[in-house]
Amino acid sequence: MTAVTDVAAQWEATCEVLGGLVSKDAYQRWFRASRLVAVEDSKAVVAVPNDIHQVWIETNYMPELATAVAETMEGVRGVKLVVEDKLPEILEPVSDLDRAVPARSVNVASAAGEVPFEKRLKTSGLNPQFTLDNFVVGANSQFAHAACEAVGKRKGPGYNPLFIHGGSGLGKTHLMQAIGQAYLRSSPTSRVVYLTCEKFTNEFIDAVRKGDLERFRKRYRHAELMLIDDIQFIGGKERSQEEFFHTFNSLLDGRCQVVLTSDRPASEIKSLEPRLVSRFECGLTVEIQPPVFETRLAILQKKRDEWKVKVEEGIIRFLAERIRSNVRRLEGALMRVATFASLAGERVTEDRVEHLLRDLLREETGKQVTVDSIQRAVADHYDVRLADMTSRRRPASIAFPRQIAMYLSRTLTKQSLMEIGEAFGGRDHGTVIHAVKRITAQMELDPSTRDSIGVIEASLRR
Ligand SMILES: Nc1ncnc2c1ncn2[C@@H]1O[C@H](COP(=O)(O)OP(=O)(O)OP(=O)(O)O)[C@@H](O)[C@H]1O
Repeated sequence: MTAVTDVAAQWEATCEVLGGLVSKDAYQRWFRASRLVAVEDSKAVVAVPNDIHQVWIETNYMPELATAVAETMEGVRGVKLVVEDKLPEILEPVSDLDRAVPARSVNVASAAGEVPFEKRLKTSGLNPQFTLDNFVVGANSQFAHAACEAVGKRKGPGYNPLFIHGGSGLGKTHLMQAIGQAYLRSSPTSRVVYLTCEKFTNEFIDAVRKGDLERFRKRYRHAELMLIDDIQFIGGKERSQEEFFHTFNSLLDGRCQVVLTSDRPASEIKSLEPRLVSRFECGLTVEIQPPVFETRLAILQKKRDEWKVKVEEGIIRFLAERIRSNVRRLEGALMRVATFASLAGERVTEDRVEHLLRDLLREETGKQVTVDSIQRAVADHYDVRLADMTSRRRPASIAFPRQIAMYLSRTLTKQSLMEIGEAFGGRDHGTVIHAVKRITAQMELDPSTRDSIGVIEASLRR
């Protein structure tokens, strides 16, 4: 992650453009308290005050924000929103890991006495929100949770390495971070390091480039607990695997506990050296599976209480029934519904939720909606030629359906503004933004536009 040097000036320029794209009210309400913190993977990392801002901006203003960023920040494509409290320590390097002090020689008295626990968590790369206690255990995760508890609380035999695998959004990072936190609680002076595999490989490449491998090695070879997230990303990266193999051996030789997560079993990671596969499998492997209905319900109820949001029990059950594959999606759905309820001030019905979460719900059912299928469905509905979706013709009887198709492409697919413009006869992203705004406004004013869009969406899902 690169810290932007003159962030304030850069952000001011972006906000100036943004101010021209959204209403004054919207700007004041949603963007005034945001700030640019860094650029990561060609994306602007923008901090917002809380989850509500994050969800609201993501749902309603992402195209405008992305356009303002693209116009004012060279080489930056896209935006990542991060809630202030959850900001990783991007602007504050993990300074005390740089000192090559062997883990077991840390001065216990001074370290434990002087450094607050929160600070220790941060230095280790841990997020205080992920604890063993606030992880809802179900049959899908019972074994994984028990293993993590044993490692975190240092009970039982050393499961080394502990390898946790399972699908996306099922709680692997949560459990891994919870191990780190439990470990630090039981032994506050221990050297705990959490990092993603991507960070490991990037730092390794950087160290090779700068001829500074020694420092890199010292940084990671003296941990007592090493937590590496998303290890599957090391697949196919030969030199990083070589380095990781040595790091791994030296950590295990030095009796460091290693925990790894992956979205698949070690043996299924593509282009992973056999010696690493067997190293990863030589400890304990645990799997997290998707939760069943009762567990999904319990997770939602817990999140509702934690976030102190008001969502009726019937809607919670509706979400638990409909969103089955991914806990992150469950959380996102709950947050969206709660945000809507608090801002709209009206009772949230199942129909409302169905509309509000249509993208999420569609992903759950797995039906693929493409720009092409949208263009066909819209042309069919309005009885215009498919060729008119891409033509330059402008009579309202053609321009309006075309704008509806752009609006649906924006809301129902993951295509960028540019890709959508391109698919509509090489139009630019501004035309797509204009279409989205116009149709959104029209839907507010005109029930028949809303109905037509509902009918087209239903036809796309069949
Ligand atoms: N059983 C659970 N109880 C409470 N919260 C959970 C549970 N499972 C997942 N979550 C929450 O769901 C979100 C996603 O979890 P997490 O990031 O740990 O998933 P992951 O498996 O690491 O996903 P990925 O592979 O995409 O990185 C987090 O906010 C986490 O707190």
